[in-house]
Amino acid sequence: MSLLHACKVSKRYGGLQALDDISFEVEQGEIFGLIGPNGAGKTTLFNLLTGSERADNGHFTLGGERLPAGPPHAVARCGIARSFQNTRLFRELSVLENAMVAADARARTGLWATLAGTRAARAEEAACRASALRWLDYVGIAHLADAAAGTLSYGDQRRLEIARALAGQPRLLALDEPAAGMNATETGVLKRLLERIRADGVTIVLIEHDMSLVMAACDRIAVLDFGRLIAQGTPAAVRHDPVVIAAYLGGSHAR
Ligand SMILES: Nc1ncnc2c1ncn2[C@@H]1O[C@H](COP(=O)(O)OP(=O)(O)OP(=O)(O)O)[C@@H](O)[C@H]1O
Repeated sequence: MSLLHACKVSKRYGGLQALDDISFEVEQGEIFGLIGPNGAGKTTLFNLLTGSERADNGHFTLGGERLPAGPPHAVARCGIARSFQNTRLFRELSVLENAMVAADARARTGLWATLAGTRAARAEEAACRASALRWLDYVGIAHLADAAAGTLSYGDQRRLEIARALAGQPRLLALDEPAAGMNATETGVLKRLLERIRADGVTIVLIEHDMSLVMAACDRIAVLDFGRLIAQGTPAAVRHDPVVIAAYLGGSHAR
């Protein structure tokens, strides 16, 4: 069953067609890779999907319901969470506090109750702390709860970002280059984490340049080049597609 449907999505920046009439479907429970050379339009697609920018044409549906074009918190409420290419952590705050900020977005108590320190607010803070710790444990960094987020290794910062995204209890997790800057060991740990997240019922869309991770972790892959969808299919099919090979070899930006 398809969970996410991108329907004829286009985006232009001045004279540049960043995305041109893009349509694809992501099945419930898939790890779906979105690849392509630098500047192909991958992050733009995430920006449109998650409501931080608006498409010129087209739209997305999640579970058959049309997603709002924005703002991001309205899209998040529909069940989509995102991590960013450059982590957006509060570097001075502790790892636990970073996770609590995300878990707190789901809390119900109002600001005045929190400031007044009411019993309900205290109970909610305790629940929020416990929830944040559970997500840190889930991604394997609970032992770093008291460290300042800015002191974490790159791989651990990425895992904290994923914990923060999961705290919103999404149906679909959109990850923008989660393996960037990771060594092979960290990438292996990340792959197992992605598989666990999927096993727990969260569908994943993954932008990634690390082809060994993409090929090993993804069920299907869509390939963008200069804003167009040039191929989609299984990793084995995409890997041998001459159009894809030409796009990667032909661009001055191929990695
Ligand atoms: N706000 C913007 N204004 C103008 N051009 C933009 C803007 N955002 C992206 N672009 C351009 O749109 C194209 C697609 O960019 P995008 O960041 O989506 O590519 P990408 O596939 O994510 O690349 P990378 O792998 O390098 O992150 C690029 O040519 C980029 O320069």
